[in-house]
Amino acid sequence: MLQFNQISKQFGGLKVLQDVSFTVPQGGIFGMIGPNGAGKTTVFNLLTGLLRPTGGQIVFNGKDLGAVAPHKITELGIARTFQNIRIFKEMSLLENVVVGMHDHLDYGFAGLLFNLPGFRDAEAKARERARELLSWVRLDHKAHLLAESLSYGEQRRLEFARALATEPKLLLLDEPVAGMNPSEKTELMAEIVNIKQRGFTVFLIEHDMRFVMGLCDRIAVLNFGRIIAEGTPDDIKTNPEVIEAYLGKEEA
Ligand SMILES: Nc1ncnc2c1ncn2[C@@H]1O[C@H](COP(=O)(O)OP(=O)(O)OP(=O)(O)O)[C@@H](O)[C@H]1O
Repeated sequence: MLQFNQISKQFGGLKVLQDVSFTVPQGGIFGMIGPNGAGKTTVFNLLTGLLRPTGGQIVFNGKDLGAVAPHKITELGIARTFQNIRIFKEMSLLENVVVGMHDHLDYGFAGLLFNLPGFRDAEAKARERARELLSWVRLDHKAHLLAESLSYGEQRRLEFARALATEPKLLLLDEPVAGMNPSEKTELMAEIVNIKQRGFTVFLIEHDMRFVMGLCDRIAVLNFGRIIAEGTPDDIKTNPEVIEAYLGKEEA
C-alpha cells in the first residue's frame, strides 16, 4: 500500500533520514520504533506532505506523492493523529467528528449558505456517521458532552474517531500511547485491533516497545536516520543490532 524508496531528508547539514526504504502492506498494523530523534516524526511529516524529501520516492497505492499537496494527500486516503492531542475542547464530541468530515461532504457553498435540503441531508448523514465512529471508540454515550470533559485516554480515542472521519485507507498514529497509564494502553490496543479488523491499515510510530511488540504485524526499526531492521515482532526482538541500538547494551 505504501512504499518509501530510498528516502533521504536533510535539514541544512543535518542528515535526518538516509536511504530509508520500507513497505507498509495493506490491511495490517505496521509499527516504526526507534530512539528519540531517530527521525520517526520526520517520516510522518514527509508522508503527509508537511515536508518534502531531499531524495527518493514515496508511493501510495501506486501514486507518487512527490508533488501532491498536503490536503490532496488527505483526499487520497491518508489521515493522522498527533503526539500532542489536537481536538476542539470547547466543542462536543459529535461536533469534533463532524468537523473532521466536512471536507468530504458534498453540498457546496450555496448549500451551506442557504441551508438547502441537500445540505441538511448531508449534515444528517454526517452526524449519523459521526455517531457510528464514536461508537467504534466506545464514546457514543458521551456524544453531546464537551471534549474538555474527557479523560486523557478518552481524548486520544476521540482523536482516532476524528481521523477516521476523513474515511482514510491508511491511518497514521503518532505515539498513540504517549502519557497513558497501563490500563489505558491496554484499552487502546484493543481499539486499534478493532480498527484493523474493520479493514483499515494502521501505521504507527511509538516508543513503547511492549505496546508495539504486542500490536504490530510488522515493525521497522529506525536508528540515526537509517532502517536497521524490518520484520515480524519475533524477528525484531531477537535482532542483535536492534537490541543494542534500541534497548541499550545493558538490557541486552
Ligand atoms: N524542521 C526541522 N529542522 C531542523 N531539524 C529538524 C526538523 N525536524 C526535525 N529535526 C531534527 O531531526 C531529527 C529527527 O527528528 P524526529 O522528530 O523525526 O525524530 P523522532 O524519532 O520522531 O524523535 P521523538 O521520538 O523524540 O519524537 C532530530 O535531530 C530533530 O532535531
